[in-house]
Amino acid sequence: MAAGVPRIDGLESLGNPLEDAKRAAAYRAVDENLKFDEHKIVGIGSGSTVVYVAERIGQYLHDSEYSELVSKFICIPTGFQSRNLILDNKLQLGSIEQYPRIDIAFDGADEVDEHLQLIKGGGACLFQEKLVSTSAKTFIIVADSRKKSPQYLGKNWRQGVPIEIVPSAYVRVKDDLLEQLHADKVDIRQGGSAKAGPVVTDNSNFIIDADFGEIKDPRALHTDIKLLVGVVETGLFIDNASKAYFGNSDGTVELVTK
Ligand SMILES: O=C[C@H](O)[C@H](O)[C@H](O)COP(=O)(O)O
Repeated sequence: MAAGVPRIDGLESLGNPLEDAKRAAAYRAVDENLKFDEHKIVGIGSGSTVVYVAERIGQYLHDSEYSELVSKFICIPTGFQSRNLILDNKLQLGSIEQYPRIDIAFDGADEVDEHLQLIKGGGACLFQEKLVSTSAKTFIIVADSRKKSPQYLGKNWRQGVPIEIVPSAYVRVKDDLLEQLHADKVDIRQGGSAKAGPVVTDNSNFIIDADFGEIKDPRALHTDIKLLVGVVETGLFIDNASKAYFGNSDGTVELVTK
């Protein structure tokens, strides 16, 4: 390990077991997958786990051995929060329009099954996340171990599949999800105490959370939802991730590969 980059095995606890787990997964994922002389365009996802991915890459920026290469990395965000993570860690920001081919992308997930199919969008960032992750040659998931599904998607993540929709279509999509696709429950995501009315995404759309119980065939469900008029994208990420790092609070990490 280069001087200036903290060793993973010597890290002090953050005083919060869940944060320790997220950091362990993210740091391991960066250390084992980011190839400094090969990867130039790096996707940075959204959520609370990927914060530690940006932090780790930022640590390499301050190390003399890697500094020059890392300062040339172009980081592609998946939304407003992600953009700020890139800037806060003094990394170089680029856009997907400028760099539509990404070498490697890192992101969190809400649930991951054994085939590395994912539910994402718990933080309402799914459309840009899917744009970035499907534009990446390699897509790596970082998560704490709660995100690992015992079998089918929908088992641990009970909030429903996040679906980004065009606002004017919300009644129609809601009806179609219930009547045509037999969702058990469909909610327009609300801002809660932070905002009266629905959550508005970084793309000025709404999010629907549609509960289908345990999802035995995520690809088929994704396709069916995607065909509804008004749907922009679903939070089912199919055959996209190649590795998932699941962190535990003791600093150990489980790696699942395809
Ligand atoms: O919309 C949000 C994203 O899909 C996040 O990557 C996902 O919700 C996981 O977030 P976290 O790392 O905070 O659990």
